[in-house]
Amino acid sequence: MLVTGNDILIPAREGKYGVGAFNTNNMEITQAIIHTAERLRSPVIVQMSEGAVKYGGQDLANIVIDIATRATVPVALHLDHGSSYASALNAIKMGFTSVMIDASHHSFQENVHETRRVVEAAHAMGISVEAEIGRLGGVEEHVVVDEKDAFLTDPEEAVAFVDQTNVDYLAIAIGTSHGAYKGKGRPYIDQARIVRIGELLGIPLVAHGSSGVPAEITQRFRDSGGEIGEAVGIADEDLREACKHGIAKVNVDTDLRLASTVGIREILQASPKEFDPRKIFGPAREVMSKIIEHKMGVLGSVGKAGPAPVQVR
Ligand SMILES: O=C(CO)COP(=O)(O)O
Ligand SMILES: O=C[C@H](O)COP(=O)(O)O
Ligand SMILES: [Zn+2]
Ligand SMILES: [Zn+2]
Repeated sequence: MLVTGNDILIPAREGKYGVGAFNTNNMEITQAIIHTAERLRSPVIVQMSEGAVKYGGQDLANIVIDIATRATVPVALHLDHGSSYASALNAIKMGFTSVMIDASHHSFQENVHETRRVVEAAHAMGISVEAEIGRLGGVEEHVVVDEKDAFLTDPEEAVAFVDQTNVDYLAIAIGTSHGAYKGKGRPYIDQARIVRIGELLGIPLVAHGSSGVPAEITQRFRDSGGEIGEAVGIADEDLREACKHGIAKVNVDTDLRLASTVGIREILQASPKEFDPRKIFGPAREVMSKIIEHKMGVLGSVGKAGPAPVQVR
């Protein structure tokens, strides 16, 4: 069923588990996300970036909405990193049930101003809103506290931001970063900061940049002819811990990009005569499904959608 972000994230926050928010760009990615959620009885968020809106537009949004509507687990369609009021409202017009307004690179006051405008309009239409405060980007473990404070989310500022905007869920900078290169060794996650913000704020918190970049996948990427450097993601244990203290929405894009490319590379390499698209995109969908299944296990969302309804006809 298609629901709002709040419908999924408020129970997650209360139940101390995380829900994966996976980026989609085509039918196979969307199927991998929602069909895996259905199989594991997990709520899930499917998100489209502005790039995905440009690439797939209403066609892609309709694929998500259709599969979500027929699913028996809660699914939300979310705009990832909306950059303006117009972009957020356009997504709502397209049928999105959750939107992000990301004005985190502006001043605090401007971020408040932009977020508030979106919240007012979205709430009038029953749609929930995510905003962001702080600067995303990896942190080295040895960096002194003062330096961390410069870009990681300040707990007091987060409280003031939520008070002034009435936003539904908040993305915080805690050490995660976008992409396949999140640092050297195990990326440092500021768990104490999550705990503090989680104590001060009752709303669901959002972790961007949460791909795990599993070594098995990067190795298969290399083995099938791909080129990738010292790719590192967020450790499962760090995400599990974060979800106990308020992180309820966990954003994952890079892992599905890697998984789909690995699936395609392996089949093209193993079967040079193959040109049936179903035999090429199908295996990619399988590799993505395994990654999604693993992530849902780590976050603790498996089974949280309740038992499957009994089919009567
Ligand atoms: O935060 C993300 C989308 O908003 C995706 O993060 P990853 O690059 O770690 O997958
Ligand atoms: O956080 C950003 C997501 O990974 C989406 O990336 P994109 O804008 O290339 O679609
Ligand atoms: Zn951002
Ligand atoms: Zn992001």
